[in-house]
Amino acid sequence: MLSHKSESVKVLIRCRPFNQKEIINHSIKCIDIQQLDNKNHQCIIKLISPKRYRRRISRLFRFDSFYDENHRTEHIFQDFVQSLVCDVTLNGYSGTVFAYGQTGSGKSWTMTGCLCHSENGLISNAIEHVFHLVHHHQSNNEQEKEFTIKCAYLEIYNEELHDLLLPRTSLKSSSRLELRENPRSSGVHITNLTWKNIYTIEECLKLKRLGDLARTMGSTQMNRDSSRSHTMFSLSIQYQHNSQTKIFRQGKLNFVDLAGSERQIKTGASGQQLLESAKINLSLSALNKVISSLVQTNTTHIPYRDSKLTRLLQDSIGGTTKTIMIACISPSEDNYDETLCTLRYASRTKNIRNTPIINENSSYILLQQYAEEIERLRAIINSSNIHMHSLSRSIPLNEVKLDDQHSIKTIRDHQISSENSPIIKCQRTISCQTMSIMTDTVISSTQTIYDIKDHDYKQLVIVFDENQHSYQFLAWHSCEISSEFNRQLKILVKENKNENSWLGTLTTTIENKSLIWKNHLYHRQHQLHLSEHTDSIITHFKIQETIDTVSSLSTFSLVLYTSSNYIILDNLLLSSTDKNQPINNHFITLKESNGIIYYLSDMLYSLSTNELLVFMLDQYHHYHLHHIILNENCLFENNEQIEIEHCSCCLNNENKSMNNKLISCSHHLSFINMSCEIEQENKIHKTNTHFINLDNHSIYLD
Ligand SMILES: Nc1ncnc2c1ncn2[C@@H]1O[C@H](COP(=O)(O)OP(=O)(O)OP(=O)(O)O)[C@@H](O)[C@H]1O
Repeated sequence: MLSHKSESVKVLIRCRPFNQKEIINHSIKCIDIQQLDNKNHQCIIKLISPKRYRRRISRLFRFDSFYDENHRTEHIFQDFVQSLVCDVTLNGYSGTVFAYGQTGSGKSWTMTGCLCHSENGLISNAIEHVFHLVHHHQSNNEQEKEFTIKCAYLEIYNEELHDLLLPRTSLKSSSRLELRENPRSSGVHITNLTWKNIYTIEECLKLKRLGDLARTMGSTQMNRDSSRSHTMFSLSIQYQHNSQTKIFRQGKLNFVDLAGSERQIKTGASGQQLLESAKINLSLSALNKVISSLVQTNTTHIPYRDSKLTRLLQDSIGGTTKTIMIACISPSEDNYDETLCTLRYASRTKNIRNTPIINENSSYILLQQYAEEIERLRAIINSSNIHMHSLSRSIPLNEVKLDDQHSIKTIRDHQISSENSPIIKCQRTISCQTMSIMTDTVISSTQTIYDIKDHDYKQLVIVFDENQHSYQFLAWHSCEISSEFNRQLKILVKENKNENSWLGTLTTTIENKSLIWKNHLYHRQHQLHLSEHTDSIITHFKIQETIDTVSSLSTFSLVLYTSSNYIILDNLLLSSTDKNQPINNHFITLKESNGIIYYLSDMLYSLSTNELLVFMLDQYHHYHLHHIILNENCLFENNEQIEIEHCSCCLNNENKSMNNKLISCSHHLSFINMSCEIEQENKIHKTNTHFINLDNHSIYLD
């Protein structure tokens, strides 16, 4: 680490325009600019107490700059933030920009901007500039330089830290983060915080928007969209020069949008909001104490540990970070007290001196990287434990433990809980086969196969690896397991692409370790005895169609693949005129086309049609299972088109068959958009749009 000279925290004042209420009330302006020295970024502003006060006082404050309603956020960015972004991206400094001010004074407006007013916030300006700088460097023949850009987003809500880039679940506790002291720096370390690698501006903005959606907001009398938490959006830019010198730098840029200080009387807070408000004010007063202690020359103890906020900002205030404070104020006399308070706060902050350092080639950074890597690997090991656990309970067919009630239940329970979606490690999985499954009890000897009721429908998914060496796992979807299940399992078989009819039943038996293939159309039965030998493990099956060129008749065979061989069972004739279509299933495979992001997704509708089971294959060859509940909300985004490898799907609704065809699909990191045409009685009835956010396990239906 190279040490640098100390410098004071830069403090800018931003005064928002009068709001509607203030205009109606003919509010009087209490703030005025006294002197502005653009060259040295120095300004003096005057605050005048309102008439209603017995003594009218004018107070003068000196800051680095002042922005009023005539300025846009872009001006702040160009004057101050742009050079900070440059220092962080190219020189390895850490930088923090934080917005402070009373509720409704324009902090979020400054940080995040407002799409409806085409006002970009500082964060999006900074993201664009980081990418601009990186591209500029890379295109300037500096191939040896390698940049890695990551982002993270968190909030402090009621004195708890939450990861805003984690899937949103009903339980806030699942995203809770811990702060740890960093023994080698003046900052803190946040364990398990999600750092997402980002490759494009759009990707990063999308993650920011996702985080914004997850942020805790509320409506108060002072602000319709009031932030009820403090947030920190961070960008990490790692830079490596692969020449002989092997320079490594890591810059970090934080944007902190503080929740507004607020008075209960003005905001009208009660109940939960009052509690939130108390926590907000408590952490802001802890920040105030830290600032006061830092500027008092005789203080040795700085009370950083008094709140999560002060611990988080420890390195930004009095530490090794280049820091800019944007104090947001209202122009109106009505808010005079709050404005005075903010200006005093800001004025004190201006006296704080930080000692920015370049984070370069330091053993600490390397150690930190190793620590992060260890944490990542630990997470993988943990998830593989789950996988081992689940797999150890999903058993090859020849061992006839398929009907082990406990094992099936274990997998089913995992599936049903969207919060605890299992990650099933499935090396080189390339495809999936779907079948429909029925327990022995459902099909009695007197029932015909078409008597099966909708609610009896079950699905079985078999995943196998590309070399067909092993049976990966069995997954059940919305399956009620009967007690008879222990004895026998029957699997109704149907070809994926052909929804015409059931082809037959596969039955496993415990007693004689056999597999029976029964063709329902011709009442033929084949019995295959499975040996104990592992070679006989059935990896998957396929229905093979052969067309006789002379008679134009299709014949179908059932091909059972084992780990070393395959067995073709007798030809079957499939009736194409069969109108009885008991239940349809569907099978969708989505495959990313440009080779950067690797997701393979298979989706299965449940019977209730408001649930989806999504299978994803990520770049680490982890197979993810997500149980998704559809909700009423509608959100649709246009993303890049991706290749659709295979798709055909059907829904069964009151015994009427509907073909649901996927007509377009796009994919962007964690989103899948699908448009579906529903075909009924040979007519296309409506187009459905599904927006699936894979990270958040949620789906929006149009
Ligand atoms: N510079 C500005 N120009 C125009 N309108 C502004 C500006 N700043 C704020 N506003 C208006 O004030 C409203 C409140 O701003 P904002 O939500 O950013 O406040 P905040 O300080 O983040 O409040 P809270 O602490 O309650 O979250 C905005 O919805 C917007 O209408």
